[in-house]
Amino acid sequence: MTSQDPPLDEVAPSSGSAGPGEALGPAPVRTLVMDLQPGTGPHKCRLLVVAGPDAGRSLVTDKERLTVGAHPENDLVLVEDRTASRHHFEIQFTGRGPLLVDLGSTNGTFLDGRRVERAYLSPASQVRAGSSVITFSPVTEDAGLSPEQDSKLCGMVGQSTKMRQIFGLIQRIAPMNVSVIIQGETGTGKELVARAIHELSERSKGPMVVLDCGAIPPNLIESELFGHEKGAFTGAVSGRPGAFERAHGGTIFLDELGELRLDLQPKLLRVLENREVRRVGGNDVIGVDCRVIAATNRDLLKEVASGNFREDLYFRLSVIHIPLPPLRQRRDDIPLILKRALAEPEVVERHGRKHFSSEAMGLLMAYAWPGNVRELMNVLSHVLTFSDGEELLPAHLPARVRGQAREGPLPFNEHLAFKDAKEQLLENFEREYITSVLGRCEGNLSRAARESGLHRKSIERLVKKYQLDAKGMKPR
Ligand SMILES: Nc1ncnc2c1ncn2[C@@H]1O[C@H](COP(=O)(O)OP(=O)(O)OP(=O)(O)O)[C@@H](O)[C@H]1O
Repeated sequence: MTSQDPPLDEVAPSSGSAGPGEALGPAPVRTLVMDLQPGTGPHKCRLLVVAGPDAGRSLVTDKERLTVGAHPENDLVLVEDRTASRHHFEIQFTGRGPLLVDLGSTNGTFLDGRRVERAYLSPASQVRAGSSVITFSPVTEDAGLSPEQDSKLCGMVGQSTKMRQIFGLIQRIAPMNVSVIIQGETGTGKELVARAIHELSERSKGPMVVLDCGAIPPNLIESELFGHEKGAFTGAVSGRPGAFERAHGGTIFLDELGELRLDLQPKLLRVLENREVRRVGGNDVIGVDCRVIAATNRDLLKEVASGNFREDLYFRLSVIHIPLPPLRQRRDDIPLILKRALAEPEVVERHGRKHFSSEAMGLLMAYAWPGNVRELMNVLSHVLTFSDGEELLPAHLPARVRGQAREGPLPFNEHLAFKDAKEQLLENFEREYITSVLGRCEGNLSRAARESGLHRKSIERLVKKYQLDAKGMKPR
């Protein structure tokens, strides 16, 4: 990791209230032994009380043995829970993984709903002591998570420490069948990560169904998720399975989960808990077996705090939390991504062998990439379209990458009154800005809203005001 890189603090299985098995489907055996580098010394883990009178209390520790109970001597003290024993249970980090041991408690210790005396914990485990439910999650720090040597994984390219750590994490968690939340700005590769997890899992032969919660009209999202029966609403001329049904035996990828309406969130939670769906307008209950991977560009914990996202749904889904860093925080990936893209057989066949001059590469490395890897790819297409020779030069780059977008005098009409000139200038700016951001986002209004920081409604208003054809927008 380079010195200016902020720490990769959440590349780790995170707290989650995983239900049995976590993926939708028959509960898998919960004796999974964590690959926590057995025998390599202390292990950092987090305990979070997710239910009961002490909910919200948490502990992050790297002790090899930690205890939980009502007595103040415990590492995690259940202060308010009168039904917890003084010394209720402990977790020992053994050579085989984290071992949960009941300490002769009065009411027993329950692991994922089953009373246990000794049992190994998995990353998503839920332990109940008294009326407290506690999630266990290992915290793998930078130093502990060895960066994979490979600079590519399932179509993803990256040589930065951060990306290689993420490749390592993907390989570790793919077979685990647990829910995953991928968080990152637009264009950082969240869908690619989801695809990699699917491909490297035992579900790879099953379908991967992608549902963009932000792109579906609000009145259709329920039927898109759960399906509908014929006649369920106007226009439902035939029955149709929803995304969950179609993902049976595979993976469902819920893109832009943060955009999911609050009133639909309990319905989604119910599907995750019961592993069954009921189509809109239908009575039958249909069992579904699929792994859930969700992506968001929002900080969902902040959304939870502000009441826009349900906490129970967040904890249900966020068993593993993968934060994808923006490209500007892993600039050392830029040359490799470009090199690999230029070496693609269809690119070579179409454009011949090309490479960037060092000046052009310098500009590419200096640019902020608000649209991340997607924008980088769009810039590459632009460059390939406008260059003839083998060497790709600064002149071939779009003005914004050359840092010239803001150069030159302001194009106002000095013959107009100040107020009118200002209005005209502002309108020109608005039209140019919206056209540019929509082009970069290929006409996707939600994405354009996120990239610009404007509300989607404001984008819609501007599209209407300037009569822009958002659907036909292409990167410029
Ligand atoms: N590490 C990478 N290596 C190569 N290509 C990448 C990488 N990351 C992203 N891309 C490419 O960038 C584009 C955007 O990726 P992707 O759709 O996965 O991003 P996203 O984060 O899901 O975007 P959004 O939030 O807008 O849905 C795709 O063309 C993808 O192939």
